[in-house]
Amino acid sequence: MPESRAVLEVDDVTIRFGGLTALDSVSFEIREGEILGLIGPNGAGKTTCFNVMTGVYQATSGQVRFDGRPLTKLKRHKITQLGIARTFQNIRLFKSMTVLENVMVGTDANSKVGFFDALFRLPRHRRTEAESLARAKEILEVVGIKARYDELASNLSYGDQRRLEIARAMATGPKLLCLDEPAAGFNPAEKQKLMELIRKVRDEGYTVLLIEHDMRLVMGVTDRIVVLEFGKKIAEGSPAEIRDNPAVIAAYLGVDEEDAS
Ligand SMILES: Nc1ncnc2c1ncn2[C@@H]1O[C@H](COP(=O)(O)OP(=O)(O)OP(=O)(O)O)[C@@H](O)[C@H]1O
Repeated sequence: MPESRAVLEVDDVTIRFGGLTALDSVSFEIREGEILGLIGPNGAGKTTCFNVMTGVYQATSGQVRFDGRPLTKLKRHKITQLGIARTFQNIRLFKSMTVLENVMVGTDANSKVGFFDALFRLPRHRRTEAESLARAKEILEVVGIKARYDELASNLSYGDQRRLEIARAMATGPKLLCLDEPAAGFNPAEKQKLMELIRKVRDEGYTVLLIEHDMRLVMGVTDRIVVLEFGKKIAEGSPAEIRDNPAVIAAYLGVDEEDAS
């Protein structure tokens, strides 16, 4: 099968915070339609990498390109408009809004309707509102919480709140969906369901970047994995290749590479 094109390219990116090099000449790409896992021990630089892709941090040197376009100096909302959406390690929902309203915030963020269309409720706005509503319900169906659309977000179980976060990110119509530790706090049964959901989301046509500590989940759901340690990329490959890679084993066990092999 031919390799699909790169949606996002991290090209020789270095990020320094004072004397600390959080990312050190890191390069990799995320290909259209794949689920890419980004893993590494605590402090390896995963979140920093995520933040540079979503406009929270600027690279000290190097470049991130999305659809061939440099993200350097773009504001976060601009990056969302370009098609990168993310969820957060700590859930950030509008707790006093309903489930459906939370998702509609995402579809509205992506709406092309202008201020005057909305103000005077011009036909274009009404049509778009109906489309947003239909799309929001479709997405809730995909993540499995459509029946609860009218509940307040705060009334959902922890697991369903995580699903809603994913739904809200999907609603912006992203070309790349970044999930930051979506399984945090999940029990094994919930993790299993999450794996199914991530696959389903990909099958809906999304490209997915997954940062996750749970190895079983990462190994079970990703197509490729990039491994960071102390800010450097130490390995890249299929789950099977990564599982058997001595440098990765050493990084996780905290022993020298020679000792691990
Ligand atoms: N804003 C910042 N200012 C200073 N240092 C930072 C900042 N953000 C991250 N770091 C440092 O950069 C390094 C990489 O951190 P990062 O959070 O990216 O790692 P991580 O792989 O996501 O870790 P974890 O798995 O624990 O979340 C760490 O040493 C961290 O302390």
